[in-house]
This record gives sequence, C-alpha cells and structure tokens, in this order.
Amino acid sequence: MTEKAQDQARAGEAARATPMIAQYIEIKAANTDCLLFYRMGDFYELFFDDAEVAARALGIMLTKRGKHLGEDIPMCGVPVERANDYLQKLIALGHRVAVCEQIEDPAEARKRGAKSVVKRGVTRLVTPGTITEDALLDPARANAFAAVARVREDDATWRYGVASLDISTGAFTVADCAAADLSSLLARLEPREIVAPESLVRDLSELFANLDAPVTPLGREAGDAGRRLMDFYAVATLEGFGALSAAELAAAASAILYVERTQKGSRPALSRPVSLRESATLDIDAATRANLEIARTLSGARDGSLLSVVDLTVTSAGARLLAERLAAPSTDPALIGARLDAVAFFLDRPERRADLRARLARAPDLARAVSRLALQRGGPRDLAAVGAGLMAARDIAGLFEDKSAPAEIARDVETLASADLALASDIAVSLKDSVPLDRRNGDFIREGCDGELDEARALRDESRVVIASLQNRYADATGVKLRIKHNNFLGYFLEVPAAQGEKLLRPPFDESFTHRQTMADAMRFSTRELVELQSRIASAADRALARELAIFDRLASAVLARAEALQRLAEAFARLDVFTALAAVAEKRNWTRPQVDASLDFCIAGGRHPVVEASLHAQGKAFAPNDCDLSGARAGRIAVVTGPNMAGKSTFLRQNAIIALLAQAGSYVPASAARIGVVDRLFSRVGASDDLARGRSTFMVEMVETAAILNCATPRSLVILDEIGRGTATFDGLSIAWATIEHLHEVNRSRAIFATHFHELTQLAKRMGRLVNLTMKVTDHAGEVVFLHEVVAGAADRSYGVHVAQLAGLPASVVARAESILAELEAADRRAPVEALIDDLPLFSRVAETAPAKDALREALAAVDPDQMSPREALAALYELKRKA
Ligand SMILES: Nc1ncnc2c1ncn2[C@@H]1O[C@H](COP(=O)(O)OP(=O)(O)OP(=O)(O)O)[C@@H](O)[C@H]1O
Repeated sequence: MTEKAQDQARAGEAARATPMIAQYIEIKAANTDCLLFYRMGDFYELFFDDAEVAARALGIMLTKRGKHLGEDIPMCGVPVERANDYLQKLIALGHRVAVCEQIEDPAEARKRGAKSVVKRGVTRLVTPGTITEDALLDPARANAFAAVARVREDDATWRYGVASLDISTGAFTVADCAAADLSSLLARLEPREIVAPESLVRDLSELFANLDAPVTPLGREAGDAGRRLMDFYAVATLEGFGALSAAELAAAASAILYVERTQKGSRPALSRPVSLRESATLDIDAATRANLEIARTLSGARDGSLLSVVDLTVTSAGARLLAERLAAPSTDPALIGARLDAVAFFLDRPERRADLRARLARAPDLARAVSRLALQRGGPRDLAAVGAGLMAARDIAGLFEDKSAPAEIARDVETLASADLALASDIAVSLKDSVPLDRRNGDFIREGCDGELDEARALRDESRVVIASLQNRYADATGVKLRIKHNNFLGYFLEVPAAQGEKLLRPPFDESFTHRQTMADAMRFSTRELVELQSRIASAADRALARELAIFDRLASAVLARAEALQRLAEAFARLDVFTALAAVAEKRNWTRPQVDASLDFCIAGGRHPVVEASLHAQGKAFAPNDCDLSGARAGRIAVVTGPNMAGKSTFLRQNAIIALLAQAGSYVPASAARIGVVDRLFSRVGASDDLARGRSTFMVEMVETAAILNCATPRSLVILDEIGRGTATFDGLSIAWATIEHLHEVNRSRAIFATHFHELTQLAKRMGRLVNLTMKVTDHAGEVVFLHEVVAGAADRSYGVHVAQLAGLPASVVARAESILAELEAADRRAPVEALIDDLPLFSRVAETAPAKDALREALAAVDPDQMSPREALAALYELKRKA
C-alpha cells in the first residue's frame, strides 16, 4: 500500500472508531516502532497488538475494552505509580516505549462537549539508550547510545563519525574513523543502543549485528549538522567546540536529533561534544576485548571479569569512569605517569584514603540527578542530592589543605573547593530532611521556609481539626453513632450504621444531613458545613502544593544554571574515587607501579593473572608468577610458548596483555616489576569459538581475526596469539601458524607471544633473530605429570595431551589405544621430521619479495591514451586488449 493509501485507510478506520480510539489510532500511527503507553487516569493502557505483546512480556492480564470494526479491542494496563518497573522489563527485552500523556486539563475537554476526548500527546520515547531514571539504570555502567554517520572522503571511501551520548549524565563524545576501525571504536564505546540513518543500518547490518545493542534507524539525516548543534546549544558559532571533523559533526547532529526526538520538548543538560581524537587511546578490537574478559567474561557475566577484580570504587560514577578507563587506556606516557602519581599518593597515605573513600561513599550520583532535573523528570531527592553533593565537595576539599597532592589530584581538589555553598544552603534550608522521590504530592518543603506555604498548610490542618471536632458535635446532636471518613469519590462524609441511618433521613435531621450513598451495612451523608470545610481544605492544599512546586522550580532552575559546574564536580568525585580505588587494589593485591615510557620494551618480572590469581587465592592456592621479556630496540621479540595442555599457557599470554592494559589505564599491575614501552594496539586471538549466528565456523572466525592482526599490527603493538591453526587439519594449521609467525617477525615486527602445540615451530628460532622459545615446566612425579605453571626458556618435548585426556576421565581403553597410536605416529615422524623442512624452505621475506610476474595487459592498458585516439583506433585498441587478456 502506498503511504497515501495507508493514510486514507487509517482515516477511514478512525472515522468509524469512538473518539478515544480514533485519537489512539492517530497517535499510534506516528509511533509504529514503539509500544504506546496511553494515559487514562491512574493507568497507562495498551491496546490492540501492543496489548498482546505487553501482556505476554510483562505477565499481566489481557482484557478487552469495547469494539472496533466489529472486533473486541484487546487491552492491558499498568498503574502509573509502578510504570517504572514495567518500563524496565520492556526495555530489557529490547522494546521501545512511547509515553502518551494527557496534555490538557479534563475540565477543558468537557467544555468542548460531553463526548470530546482529552488532548493527548507523546511526551517521551523510552529506549534502551535514553533512559534516566535510577530504577532503570545500572549504577555502575554508562548508559550511552551511539549515533553513527558517514560522509564521503573521496569517490571511493567513506569516513565514519560516531557520537556517544549518555543522557543520564550529559557526557557527549565524538570520534571519526575509517571503515576498518568502526567496529573497534563501537566496541570500545559499548553503546546501549545504536542509531543511524536507514541507509547505514542497511549497509552495516553485519557489523551492527556483532554488537550487543539494538539498532534504531533514524528516518532522515540530521540535515545541516552545524546549524542543528548551534541551535541546540544556542550559540552563534561552532568555534567554542574545538575542531570537529565533518564526520564528527554529522554524528553529533544525529545524536542531537535523536535526543530531540525521544525527549520531545525537554532539553537535557548535555556537555558539549568532545572529540576523542584529542585523547590518544590504546586500540583494542572487539575480539580482543572479549577474549581478555575485560568488562565481562566470555559467557557475559561481570563476575570473573578483570573489572570485577579491579573495581573497588565506592561510587557509581567512579565505577563508570573506571570501566571507561579500562575500555580505553591511554597511550600518552606523561598522562599515564601523572595518573600513577595520584595512585601512589593514596597508596602511601592509607588514612587519608580511607577518610576520602568514606566521604565519597556518602556522596550522591550528582551527574544523573542534574540530568533528571534538566529533563523535568527530577524530584525532591534529586535536589537533595545536589545539595548534599555540594556540601560533600567542600568537605572533601578540606582534606587536602596541606597542598601536598600531585597535579592530577590538586586539579580536582581545586574544582571541589569552588563548590557553590550558597546553592547548597538554599537547598538545605528549603528541603525537609527526608523527602519523597516524587514532587507530585508535595510535602518536601521545610516548615518555616516560606510564609505563604506555612499559611496554606495551617489552614488545611486547622480545617482538618475542625472536621474531627464535627464528629462529636454531630453525634451529640443526633444521638447517632457516626464517623467522619474520606475517600476520593465523595471527599469527606459521615458514615452511619444502616440501622441508624433511617433516623437522619427524617425530620428534623433531613434538613441538614444530605444522603449520598447507601451501602450494605452503612449509609453515607454529608452536610453543608462539611462540604465547605472540604473545599477549604482542598483549596488550601492546592495552594500549598502550588507553592511547593514553585519553590521546587526555583531551586531546579538554580541548579540548572550551574549545570556545567556541577558536572565538573561530579567528574572530580569520580576521578578521586578511581584513584583511591586503584590504590586500594594495589595494596590489597600487592601490585606494583609500572614504568610506562616511549621505548619498545616489554619487561615483566613476576607477572600474575589478576583474575586467576584471585580465584586460586580464594581456594587457598598460590599462583606461580612468571617473567616475560619481549623488549627490543627497534622491533619487539616474539616468544613461542610450547607446553602441555593445562600447563598455563593461555593464562601466561593473557596476563601479559592485561598487565599492559592495566598499566596504560593508570593502574598498578600484578607483577613485582614492569617496564612497558607504550603499546598502541593490543591484539589477542585466544581460543576458538563458533559464531554460528553469523554463519562462520570456528576456523573462519580464527582466520578473520588473525587477518585483522597481520594487517594492522605495528612494532608498537602487543600481539597475543593462542594456538593459531588448531581449528583445521594438522598440516594446514602448521603451515598457517608458521607463515603467521614469519609475517609478525618480518613485517609487523610487533612484540608478540605465540602459544602453540606445533612443536615444529620452535625450530624457527634458529632462523629468526628475535624469536625466543619458552615452555611450561612439567615434572614427572612417581609416574604422574605435575604442572608447575612455571615459564622457562626452551621447547617442550611432548604435549601430554593423552595424559590430560586421562585426567579428564576418557575411558581407559580409549586412552590406551591413543597411546599406542601416538607411539606409531611419533616413530613415523622421526623418519621424516617436519623440522627438516625449516632448513629447506626459503625464508618468508624472500617469498614476499618475489615480485608478481610482469603484467602485459596492465602495461598495454597504460600505453593507451584515449584523448589522442579516433573512435576507430579506440575500437582496435579494445580488440587488442581483449586478445591479450
Ligand atoms: N601461573 C599459574 N599458577 C598457578 N596456576 C595456574 C597458573 N597458570 C595456570 N594455572 C592453572 O592452570 C589452569 C590451566 O591454565 P591454562 O588454561 O592457561 O592452560 P593451557 O596451557 O592454556 O591449556 P590448553 O593448552 O589446554 O588450553 C588454569 O585454570 C589455572 O587454574
């Protein structure tokens, strides 16, 4: 159906519907990709298909409401009070929700006629990447969405821009990159949702499918990107933004467009977009991130990840920053050194650290509170959080009066010392000590802070006292046992047992007592006095509430006027939390300060794997520390590690990558000493896993990842390769592993560790100067193999694979048969060893240098000059080329 035909059909459908359903259909048509929460009184109702989807997802009752086109209308609803719980479930399941509110007073609608419906409109789209409520957010994780855009660089290539925007804190970064780097940039940013123009969503579907985030197509492009940014920030020029590339600008504008689309009229307090180009960071691709289990284990759990061991932060903002630092360690030795100075400062001062951490733990999540206030979604608790945050800032700054702190800390202390105490005290004198989450029902402004409010409240309370006294007066006057009660429908009323109610219906009492309702066992009455008092209470309560809300708005605007300064305070808190937390881990786990410089060294003494060590420690076992030296003057060394299964090769490989990552993230490291020439890219290809969802076999995944490494690694990179080539036939695997080592040694010249079961490869050390052989030490103890987990120079003599199979409980007959087959194979290999080939094959560089055969076709083509040819000559040339081909 064309769009016009659809519109007509919809209009026809709406015409035959009740006015309310017609309104629903119209609003739903504009929000087809969302579940529509349609506000009716104290409920959000869902209709038609939405109702069926939501009822199933939320496990709530599906009911019906009226008919449309002769069919029952399915309906379900959630109470407004508990909407957040339901939203959280739906968002977690990947749904998007459009919240549709009544946008006029029902009294206004009634004026237009008894049948007219209250005006409604969508006030907000709730999507995984744009949520702000504490109940919906993970405190320890950023909640950003990424907007992706592309611009033409030249005829053949695109440049990609990515904006990452966290509405819950206002953090806004942009970056641009070539197509090849897009996936690793997105992996680093870990967006909760990706938005991109339709065309990009189509073209990048495979890349997006690899990221664990729903993709939202952005109907149209953001248009004039610069204009959109200037309009949003209400500035006349983009000069204040620093130099943003065209791709960055386009992405930033898309992000703003999405904010406007989801937040409707509300304007979040966003910081200005900061380009990530300014901050040089360690490049870690998605596979490496997953393999090193930085933020999550391969099975997706946080427990058992590097972060779970390192994260001793005490605030959610600190936890988010630490996760960010581990996701994007620096490559600037000066910055890394400065951050390590800060950690060292707190490591040397355990008392100050403990003091600071105790105060930080009590400080609120400022950034998220300010963001909610900016979006008009904040409540009294958010105001209280800002007040408490300001006080905490001054309080913490007071701990550093001795001025001994290093630069990184001193800067933050200065920020904290500048906290606006006037605002803090304004909030403190205005708000009650304990305030509700929601401002709707008032009752959060302190007594004595506003005369008008106090007066309205007094009037309300006095009237309540008068009402209470009426009960006795009426009881005495009538001799009837009556009680004064209140409900939302009748307001205040008198309730009388049914048997005695009759008395009030008769003279003289029927004069003053008006019958309102008869229940099974009671009758309800009201009196003029009661009605008057009721309306006095209601108008006093309304006035009090209006006054409270006015004070709230005044304080909220005072907060927003200082939003930027408050975001800076929040950042300072987070940084101090990270420094002290890293000092706490260093102390707890006995880590050491690494030296990170501009050399190409990589020299680790007594290195440990932090996660394996922690888990062994918990079982009362010790971890065997290992050294690793890959240092080289102009190019790194490659260590080829052989050794039995289960001896600790993978652990050794990963621990070295993790030590480099921790060091550059500004942390101490699990080693007795570490000197690291700053690493530009970290690559890890560990183990093999199927990726059936994408139709790639284990081996294909392995080769794709290896290709990425061989194409991109530099002498500054650190490469970890575990058992390359094991996913295919032995000779194919060995050949690929062999060629890979040669390429790394001759072309990439990176620092690398290569674990393998192909013992033949240890022979390569004879021919390649920077190759070293390492092996895992094993001893035989009374016929039993004992793994010492110790890395020593040399090559393993055998695999002990059959031994491990036996440990794993393979049937004895299978183990025995495997042993005899192994003996046969080894005997055959001794007669014609593969090692002999090492001496026979030409060296890799010579293979690479062999130039391609001269290409006659290309030469002939180069000789043709179309501008100088007649059509006839051109045709002849074409025939000639075809013949040559
Ligand atoms: N340095 C160490 N000190 C103590 N225990 C260790 C050490 N390294 C590894 N281990 C223990 O040995 C187990 C096996 O380690 P790992 O997976 O690294 O072996 P592997 O040699 O890579 O095995 P495979 O070749 O089968 O993949 C680990 O789970 C850990 O419990």
